Amino acid sequence: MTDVSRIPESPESEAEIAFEGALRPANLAEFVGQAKVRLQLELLLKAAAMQSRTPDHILLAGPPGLGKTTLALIVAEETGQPIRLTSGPALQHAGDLAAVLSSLVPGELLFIDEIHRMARTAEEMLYLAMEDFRIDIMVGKGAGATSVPLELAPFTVIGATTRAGLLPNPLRDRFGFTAHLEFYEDGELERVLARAARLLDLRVDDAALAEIATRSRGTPRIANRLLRRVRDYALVHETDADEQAVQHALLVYDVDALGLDRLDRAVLQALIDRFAGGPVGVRSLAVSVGEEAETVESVVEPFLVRTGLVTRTQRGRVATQQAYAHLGRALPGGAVPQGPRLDI
Ligand SMILES: Nc1ncnc2c1ncn2[C@@H]1O[C@H](COP(=O)(O)OP(=O)(O)OP(=O)(O)O)[C@@H](O)[C@H]1O
Ligand SMILES: [Mg+2]
Repeated sequence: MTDVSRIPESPESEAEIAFEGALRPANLAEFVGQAKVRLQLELLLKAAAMQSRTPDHILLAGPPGLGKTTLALIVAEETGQPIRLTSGPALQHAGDLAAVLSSLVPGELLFIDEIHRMARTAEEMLYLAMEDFRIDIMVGKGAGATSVPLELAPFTVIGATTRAGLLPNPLRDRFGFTAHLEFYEDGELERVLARAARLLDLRVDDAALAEIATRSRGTPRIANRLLRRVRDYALVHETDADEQAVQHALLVYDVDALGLDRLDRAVLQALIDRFAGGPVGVRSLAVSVGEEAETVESVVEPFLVRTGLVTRTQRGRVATQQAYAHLGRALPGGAVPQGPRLDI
């Protein structure tokens, strides 16, 4: 079941892609937040440049919209190397990967988005290629088939995944560096938004930026999208893009005070109302809201855990007191939860 009112996590229309492209920071200095990852990447790239070699393979892991694709493009910019873009779902046969690998120029970067969704046979070819810059190509068919080794130009794989846990160990081990992207702090999102507003030539006051930031699920992509919705609202209602406009606009789009959208709230409601607060497995939760387990696991759950509304236990997911308070529900046993009710 697709909820059409949900603000999409991934760019869907041409306009969205163009919008994201226009706001993407082009170099490490413009990339907001993720200080640790920035520092680690800087070191890695500088050391490689000093030794005139290709940088180690890089794995970018983290929930959607935190900047994985952006960072891959920044690595290309910073190293001055060409970058080839592909994705796990596009590599369903070893032959697909062989075609890409054999056409790389020396030093080229190979960005594999959703790398956890590659076919097993392609994955195996990739390990060898990453380690030895060599693949074996099968020539001929049946009993007469022979494998012919093919030397590859040195290259750097940049893998991106929302589900690092799904990568087989041998593949994960081939990456010299794994960047774990974290959700952004509100102050960082305010900087992302201020930059976007400047690029979009939009006047938004600081209070409005702060309000959008707290409702952006710690995610720059969502911050930028909400900014666009606020801009629309201000345009149509002929008002300033101020704090009040933000509150009204986000009410229209079902984004609550903590930044939870309809799917987040549906999952939380199911956990509390149907599973008595848990513990419950993430798959059962996904089924009960009619969503794919992968979406609940990689998109919804990390955010609910980060906000302190859900905890992970060995027996499953459990709603916290704060979750009961947020949805205005009585705790099991009838106690009234502590804390303010935060939704508007
Ligand atoms: N650190 C950042 N500073 C400024 N803007 C950012 C940052 N990270 C992401 N963005 C903005 O958010 C948008 C989405 O980022 P990006 O496409 O890199 O996410 P992603 O991690 O690749 O997501 P997905 O998993 O869906 O592919 C970018 O277009 C960019 O405008
Ligand atoms: Mg991406």
